[in-house]
Amino acid sequence: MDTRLLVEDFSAWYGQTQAVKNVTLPVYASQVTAIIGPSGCGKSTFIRCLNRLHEVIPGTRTRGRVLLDGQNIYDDRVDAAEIRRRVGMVFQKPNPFPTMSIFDNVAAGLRVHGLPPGTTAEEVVERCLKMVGLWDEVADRLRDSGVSLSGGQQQRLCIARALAVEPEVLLMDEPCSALDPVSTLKIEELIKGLKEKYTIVIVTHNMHQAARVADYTAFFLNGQLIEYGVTSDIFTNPRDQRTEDYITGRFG
Ligand SMILES: Nc1ncnc2c1ncn2[C@@H]1O[C@H](COP(=O)(O)OP(=O)(O)OP(=O)(O)O)[C@@H](O)[C@H]1O
Repeated sequence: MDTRLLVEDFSAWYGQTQAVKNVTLPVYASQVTAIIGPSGCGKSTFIRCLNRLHEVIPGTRTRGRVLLDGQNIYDDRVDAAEIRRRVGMVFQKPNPFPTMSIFDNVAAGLRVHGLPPGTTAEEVVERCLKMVGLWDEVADRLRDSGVSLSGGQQQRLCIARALAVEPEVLLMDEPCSALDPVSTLKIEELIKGLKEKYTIVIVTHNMHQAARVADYTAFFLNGQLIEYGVTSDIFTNPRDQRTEDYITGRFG
């Protein structure tokens, strides 16, 4: 299996607080990798390091390497904006640009990164809205505000926005935690469909969700990677007592 991202001995800090501790982890191409663990264990910090978003917070620092297709994204010569195009992100709370229409929300990144050669913004917007299963619901009101949609639709809009700039990797930080069960199921089905084309890393509080959508699962505790493996192994046959205690609900 191809390794899309390889995290090597990676640590991250907020001031003196070390939130990620010496993590080494592969992320395989066209697979879904879930990051699980109790609140405060460093899940969000970790995935924000995978597209250099951690460093936008003042006072933070990192150490270690993250190889994207073999290239260290933390090399001095690397353009962080280009990394954030190649490694897109979807957040916990749907965050469409509030003053923009549905169309402009999806097209927003194209203004920064440019249109793929030989395409129009209309084509890209339609293709991405179809990919997230939103086209039929919004085709006749593309000029309406993005925030006029339901929460679940807004989250799919944000995924379409991330896909418009043709990323290789999609990071999802608890993408369903603000959604109802039906919208959650739609996003989970979407994730399963998208993984053919994209590599997905999802942070989730919900172990059932990890079991449903992820091929690989990484369990974090206190900033450390405790255990990583094929999802079914992590849930049915964990090697570490702490993983077992967490997945059986003894803490967290
Ligand atoms: N902006 C920040 N400034 C200072 N410390 C922070 C900041 N964000 C997170 N931390 C600290 O870093 C550690 C890891 O937090 P992080 O948000 O990555 O954990 P998490 O596993 O994603 O938690 P949750 O599941 O509650 O979102 C915690 O100790 C947290 O208090």
